[in-house]
Amino acid sequence: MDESPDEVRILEVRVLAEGHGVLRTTRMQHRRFDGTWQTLNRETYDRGNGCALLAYDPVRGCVLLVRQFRYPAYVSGHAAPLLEVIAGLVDDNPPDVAIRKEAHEEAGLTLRAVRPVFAAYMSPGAITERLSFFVAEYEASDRTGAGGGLIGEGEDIEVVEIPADTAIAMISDGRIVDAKTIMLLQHARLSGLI
Ligand SMILES: Nc1nc2c(ncn2[C@@H]2O[C@H](COP(=O)(O)OP(=O)(O)O[C@H]3O[C@H](CO)[C@@H](O)[C@H](O)[C@@H]3O)[C@@H](O)[C@H]2O)c(=O)[nH]1
Ligand SMILES: [Mg+2]
Repeated sequence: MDESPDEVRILEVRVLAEGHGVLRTTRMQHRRFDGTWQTLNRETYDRGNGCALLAYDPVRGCVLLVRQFRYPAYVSGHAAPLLEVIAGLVDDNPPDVAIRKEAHEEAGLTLRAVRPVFAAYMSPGAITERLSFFVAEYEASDRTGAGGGLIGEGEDIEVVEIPADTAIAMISDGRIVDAKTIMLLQHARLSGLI
């Protein structure tokens, strides 16, 4: 449910840093549940919205994931490359168009039918990103390109196919630690897709 604009009054927005994303601080008044007004300062990091997709092969019983080095995870204690579902920023595209582009760039995958499953704010206290989640069946012959990501953007991506049962087990034993990947694998298992 969207909050009524009457609940929030923006007083001042300041850009603290403008790089790959934009870090802003906003001074605002917010009406509390009891009706009184409170003045708040809140920082937001805006990198745009994103899309993520679990590709699964029901015949071979596997899922297709990508491995890549993630510096923010590295500085937070996870040195190994992260195993993730295909994902990226939507830029100016609708999420269903953006996810097809990402699937091709990252995994060399030409997707057929793509199904939206849910959307989520992944870190709503600080990051503005709304992530749109998808699932898609694929088969070996849909891997029409090499994938690997865009070298110009510094991407270095390895494509891996993993048995679905193994991928689920890797959540429990800590080998999969990426939230969007855990969410999509658990969704697929709960829905009987994998
Ligand atoms: N120059 C520069 N390049 C960056 C920076 N951060 C990322 N990049 C490059 O920009 C690429 C963007 O690739 P995408 O596939 O579009 O995004 P992503 O990194 O996979 O992930 C983003 O989308 C996910 C889902 O939407 C998000 O979950 C994730 O947090 C992130 O925002 C990255 O792979 C990386 O090479 C940065 O600070 N500076
Ligand atoms: Mg990506």
